[in-house]
Amino acid sequence: MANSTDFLGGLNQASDNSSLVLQAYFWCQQNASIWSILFTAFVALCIYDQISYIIKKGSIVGPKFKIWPIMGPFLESMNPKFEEYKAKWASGPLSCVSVFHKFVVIASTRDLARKTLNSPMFVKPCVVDVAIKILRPTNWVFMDGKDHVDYRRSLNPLFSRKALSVYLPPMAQVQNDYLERCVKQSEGGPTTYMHLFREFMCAISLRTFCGTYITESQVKVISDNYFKITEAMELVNFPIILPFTKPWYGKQMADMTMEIFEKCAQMAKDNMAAGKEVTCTMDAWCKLMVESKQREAEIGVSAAKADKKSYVREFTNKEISETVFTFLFASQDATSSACTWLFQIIADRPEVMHKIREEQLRLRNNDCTVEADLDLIDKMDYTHMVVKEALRYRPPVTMVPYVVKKPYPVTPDYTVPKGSMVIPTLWPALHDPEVYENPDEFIPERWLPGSPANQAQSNWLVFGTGPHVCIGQNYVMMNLISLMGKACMLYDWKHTITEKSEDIRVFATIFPDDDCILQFSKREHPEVL
Ligand code: HEM
Repeated sequence: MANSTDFLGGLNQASDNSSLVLQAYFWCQQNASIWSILFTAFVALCIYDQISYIIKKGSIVGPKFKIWPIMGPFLESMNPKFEEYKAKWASGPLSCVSVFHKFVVIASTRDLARKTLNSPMFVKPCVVDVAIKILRPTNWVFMDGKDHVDYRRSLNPLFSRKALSVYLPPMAQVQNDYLERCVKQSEGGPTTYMHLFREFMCAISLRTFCGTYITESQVKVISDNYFKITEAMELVNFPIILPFTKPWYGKQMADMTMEIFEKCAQMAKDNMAAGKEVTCTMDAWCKLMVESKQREAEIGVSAAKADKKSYVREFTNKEISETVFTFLFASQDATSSACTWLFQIIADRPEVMHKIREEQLRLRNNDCTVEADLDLIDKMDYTHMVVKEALRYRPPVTMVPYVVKKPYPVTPDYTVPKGSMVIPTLWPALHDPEVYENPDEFIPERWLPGSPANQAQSNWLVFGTGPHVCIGQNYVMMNLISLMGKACMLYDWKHTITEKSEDIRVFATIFPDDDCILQFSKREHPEVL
């Protein structure tokens, strides 16, 4: 500023014309100082960001400093490549990356992944920022500790064996309809099936969760448009919901779906109050509420509440709709991924298809019209091994992001700082060569009773572990085993192998990069092997 005052003094006798020059100079001086302040602030921020990164990184594997100031490898994470993830997992048991203000630690070994999933004192599940707006802050998935345990206790019976046996017949009906649609879609020759499989799995979930309270046209709208919700929740997305952006479309879809679910919840409540039969998840939930109310009347409120195992409090329609929406959300991408890989893997291995067919016919005494019940599904040992191996070989969920609540001593030498993200990684445990010989080969027989794979329970992380372990895992197995058994018995399908078929595309979960090109036909004599 001293310089500019001297300069102004020298210009006191300047003409009118030259006062314009003076104004321009003064403008530049002022703005230059704004720019220099901004520049200095930016440099200070970059230095702070680099130092903070280096301190947080400590001894673990990761870039020595952030090559791109502040934003880090943001652009790479916009379009994540599976091979890059694999390289990261292989780089060390603990590795790190920092994108904008987020410091992320990746736990890649089986034991570190398990430890993290079992450390609710230090970590809790985390979702992308926009998810809180889409799933709503009141949603149970954002609960932690005792609140979460108590809420989940009410939900566990919805996936009991008794409940699953109720869900099976409507599920079989949707499977039958969509397998016919698979044949229809093939009329013009081989096409991609990934999208149809996503719709298929969505329709199964909606029927299972909402029964016939949800109409055909509502099922169609939701399953046709569900991908908008997945897109809105991509790892890297704009955290503010601006009109016509992916999060905006996702939120519209989510709100519309939850509105439908709220109405379904009321219908389920009415039916259960009227003593009707349980037909779907919402019914099962409302029935538990009715029974708890009845017990309250019989033995008193506090005595009824004391029986924590069976007591279920009154849930509002909004709570039911938000919770059932999380079931759809948790199930949709993962089950679609599993279904797509299963159809591809089985088509590429005719001997596997043949063995499933043989088992299905044998268990039904060659009567293809028999619909499977739970007892029959329990006997499908080979089909079970195929599904289990597909989930190991191509685990739909490869990483589960958690956030650190308080400094988390993940190893004796390294503590993950509070506020960081820590990501237990499931793929390496499921491809551990010490447990699964030739881990990159698809070998259903590795799951024979007593085998090393079967004994290594702690490697089986497909559904996570600990307090947040997947609530729907038995339901998933029931769906996939019954579906693949029936598909092999009644249909033929061929896979058009392309150079991208085995490449993995990351879209929330994992899919074949060519979207799985298949051609279906109906078997004319399904009773013949
Ligand atoms: C192949 C299909 C599926 C896979 C691979 C899968 C996998 C997972 C994984 C890895 C987790 C995180 C566990 C953890 O943090 O330890 C999870 C959580 C969850 N899953 Fe699944 N899942 C599948 C299908 C389903 C289905 C069909 C449903 C619902 C019917 C469901 C409902 C949930 C819920 C509600 C949670 C959160 C539980 C909690 O926070 O307490 N999932 N799942």
